[in-house]
Amino acid sequence: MPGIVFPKDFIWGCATASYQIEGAFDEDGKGESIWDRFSHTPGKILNGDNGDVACDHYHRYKEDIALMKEIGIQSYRYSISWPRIFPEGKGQYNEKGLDFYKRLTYELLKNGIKPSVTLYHWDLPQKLQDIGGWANRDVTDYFVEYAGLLFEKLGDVVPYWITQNEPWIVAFLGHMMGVHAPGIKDLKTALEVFHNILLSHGKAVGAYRQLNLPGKIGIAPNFSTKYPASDKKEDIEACELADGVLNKWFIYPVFKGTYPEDVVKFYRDRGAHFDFPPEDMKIIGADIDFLAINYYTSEFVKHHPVNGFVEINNELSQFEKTEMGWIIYPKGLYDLLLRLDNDCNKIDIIISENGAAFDDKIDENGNINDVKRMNYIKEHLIQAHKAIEEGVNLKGYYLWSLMDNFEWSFGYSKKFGIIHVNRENLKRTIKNSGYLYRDIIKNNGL
Ligand SMILES: N=[N+]=NCCCCNC(=O)[C@@H]1[C@H]2[C@H](O)[C@@H](O)[C@H](O)[C@@H](CO)[C@@H]12
Repeated sequence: MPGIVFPKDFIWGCATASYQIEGAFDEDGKGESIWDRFSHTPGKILNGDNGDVACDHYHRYKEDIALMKEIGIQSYRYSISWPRIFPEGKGQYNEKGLDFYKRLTYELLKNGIKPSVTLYHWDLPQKLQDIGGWANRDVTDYFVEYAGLLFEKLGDVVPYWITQNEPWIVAFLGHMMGVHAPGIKDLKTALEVFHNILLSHGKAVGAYRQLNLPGKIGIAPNFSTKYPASDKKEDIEACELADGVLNKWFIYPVFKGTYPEDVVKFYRDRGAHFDFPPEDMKIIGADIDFLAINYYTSEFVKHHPVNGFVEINNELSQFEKTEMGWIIYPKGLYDLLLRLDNDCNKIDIIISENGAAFDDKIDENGNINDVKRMNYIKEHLIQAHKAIEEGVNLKGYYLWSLMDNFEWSFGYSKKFGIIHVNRENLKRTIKNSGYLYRDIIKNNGL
């Protein structure tokens, strides 16, 4: 592979999320989150796992930052647990909870690592769920109160802010499929949740702008590139619909001020009447400084007589798959980047999550030679670099994830880390993929 060199100011990072790594679920005044409630509900999480202890990052953050430094990570994307700051979701804030994130943030800065803070990565205060959660429009204002406190306390030292992580997953896995917290199964609720999360994002961006802070603010949707399973007209139309349901459903409101008509009709035909106040769309379309994208895989799509489309990756044996059952399709990242460059007015883009779960083996010397993950990382970076050469303003890459952690409904069974975490004693071990990433960062390329 000829030497691939990224732009000199390209940002090399790693990403995690509060509920997945922190533990200390009820320590120092933290309130209950919807993921505490969900994971404590029998039958929701594989093996009955929960985030009560997770990776104990709450107590081990200095050790973890030392490992980031050893790998040479330049920026660390972490999320703040809303119920650690506001145990009741609003009102009086918890000084001890805020203090943890101050200590974490200043320890990063002391080690020359740029903080990238995600305000919401799924752990809503349970007290807010008790009043309807994201389906309750008032929660968008409580989100602004929460965001505003963090902008005030950390805004002068945190250079990158991400308002919301994956609105689509929160809305549809949490409120239509019911496989994520809070476990609701209702399409209309899912659509209201998606809209209110975008509305909360736009309101928070507005609040951030008012404070004239030195940093940059964006949002982190999840995208998958969709490909028709054949060149039959019905499959091409089905693919267009699948792309609308996932990708256009985010791009249109945030960048075009409206929801995509074909998808609105798709939902109306399924009994979910969908319209929102036009003034919301102006708030949702607030100018952002960057688009953070989470990319893992792509889907092949064919026509379905009832549902309109069906994704058929499970039938495709020609692609290698990760432990999540997702096909490994690096070109999907390239195609996505070119598409977003075109659809989102050449906005600065960072890859805020990319990575893979594999069944890592520990050898007799305690080393983890996770070759599949190393190949996944290299192949996706090659595609990212190709996109940059095509003129895409790709500014950074955050690998998911720094360490093996709580993988939502799969518990600890799926491992995405470049650092292994022993579930018995929580000992950290850098995998070969972590050493590969160290070399990539050192060389600013492959
Ligand atoms: N079929 N299929 N499709 C792939 C769809 C991927 C959707 N899941 C994500 O993006 C989640 C994101 C989350 O931020 C993080 O908290 C999760 O740990 C990672 C890994 O799961 C990813």
